[in-house]
Order: sequence, then C-alpha cells, then structure tokens
Amino acid sequence: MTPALHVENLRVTSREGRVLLDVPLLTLDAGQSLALRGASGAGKSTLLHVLSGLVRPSAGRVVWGGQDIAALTEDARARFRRETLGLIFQDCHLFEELSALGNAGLASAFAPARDRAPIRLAAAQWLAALGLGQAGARAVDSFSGGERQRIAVARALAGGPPVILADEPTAALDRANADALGADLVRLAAEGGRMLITVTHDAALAARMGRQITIADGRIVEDSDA
Ligand SMILES: Nc1ncnc2c1ncn2[C@@H]1O[C@H](COP(=O)(O)OP(=O)(O)OP(=O)(O)O)[C@@H](O)[C@H]1O
Repeated sequence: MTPALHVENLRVTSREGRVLLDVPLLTLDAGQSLALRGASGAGKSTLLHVLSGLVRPSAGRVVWGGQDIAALTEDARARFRRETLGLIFQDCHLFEELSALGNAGLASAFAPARDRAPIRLAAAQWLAALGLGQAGARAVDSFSGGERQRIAVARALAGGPPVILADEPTAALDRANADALGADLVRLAAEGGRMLITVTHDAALAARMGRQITIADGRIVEDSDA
C-alpha cells in the first residue's frame, strides 16, 4: 500500500525564531511524483526532512496514510522511515568500507530475519537494472560520482519502499548521466507504483515529474496542480 501524503498548517521555525517553512496545505496521492524547486535556501531540503520525520515541525501535521508522524514515538518514527521511505541524498552517504552490494543491501541489516535475503536479492537486481550488475563486489570508493548515485538509488529501492524521497539526486552529475539517472529513477518509481518526491535544480528532471512545486522563502509560490 502506498500511503497518501497530507500536510497541514506546517511551520518550521529556527531556534532564533526565523520561519523556515510555512505550508498551510500540501496533499499528494499515492503513486504521484513531485518536483520541489526553488532558489538556494528556499526551504526545499527542510521540507524533505520534515516529510521524512528527520526534522520535527514546530507546528502542524505531516500525515502519511492517516498517521501523523510527529505524534509517533522516536522508535515508531524510525520504523516508519525504514518500512515506508527510500531516501536518496545528494552526497549519497555511502559506507566506504562496504561493497556496492553491501551498500545497496544495507536495509537488510535492520530488517527482520525473514526479510534479509529478499532485500539482498532486490539490491542485486536494482544494481543490475541500473547498469552495475557486474560490479557489486567492488569497494564503493572505486566508483565514479554517477555510479555512486546509482548505488544510492539501488539502496533506496532495495527495501521495496512505497515512497522515495530524493534530495538533488542528479546534482553531482554531467548532463548525460543526470538524464540517464533521472529517467531510470522516474521509470523505476512508476513501475512500482511508488510515490516519488525529489528536490531538484535540474529543469529536465523536474519536467519528468507529474507535478512541480516552487518554494520561495519557505512558502509554496507556484504549484502546477493548483
Ligand atoms: N537547523 C537550522 N537552523 C537555522 N536555520 C536553518 C536550519 N536548517 C536550515 N536552515 C536555513 O533554512 C533555510 C532553508 O534551508 P534549506 O536547506 O531547506 O534550503 P534549500 O532550498 O534546500 O537550499 P539548497 O538548494 O541550497 O539546498 C536556509 O536559509 C538555511 O540556512
């Protein structure tokens, strides 16, 4: 089941009292894809972090599939993240001492015993689908920037999450690699009926999403669905 997203009266305020995010309403259906656009410092990453439960809102609700994640305990929120979200960050956060396959299958380390083998198998399959099928055993520090992003995508998909949240997944890549990875990401999300939300400065990647939202000064100032 892919949970729908419902964000209501969301505010994030810095310790100094500055409003970083002010979103009265944002809803997204299961399986929809959304690009978050906007100038540097607009609040895009902050929104992604709040949606993932990594940052707690100062006010408002972030409801995934009927559950306000701010109301969960820290443990329950961590479980929600593990079971529901695939996270892809700009700098990948790969573990250098692990192989490509070790990184892609990382979710297996935190999963119940019965899910471990399926996750490792899925990790190998996603690596293959992303063109790295022969390279699973190689240490991750030997890969190029584009390949590392692909490993991060395989890792996000390996646990079979219904939702993928990505922060500038193509930022470090040249045009050709950015286009190829963007196309793969959107295709793989659509094939699995997954929701995909990505922060991006890349107009070509944004155009692949079903919906585009622009954020300025912490507020939604443009919405292609409005
Ligand atoms: N914990 C924090 N305390 C104070 N200010 C913060 C905090 N986190 C983020 N900010 C500020 O909030 C604003 C929005 O930051 P955010 O990282 O969300 O922007 P962004 O739109 O993702 O930018 P970029 O495209 O450069 O990544 C910035 O001015 C940033 O300095």
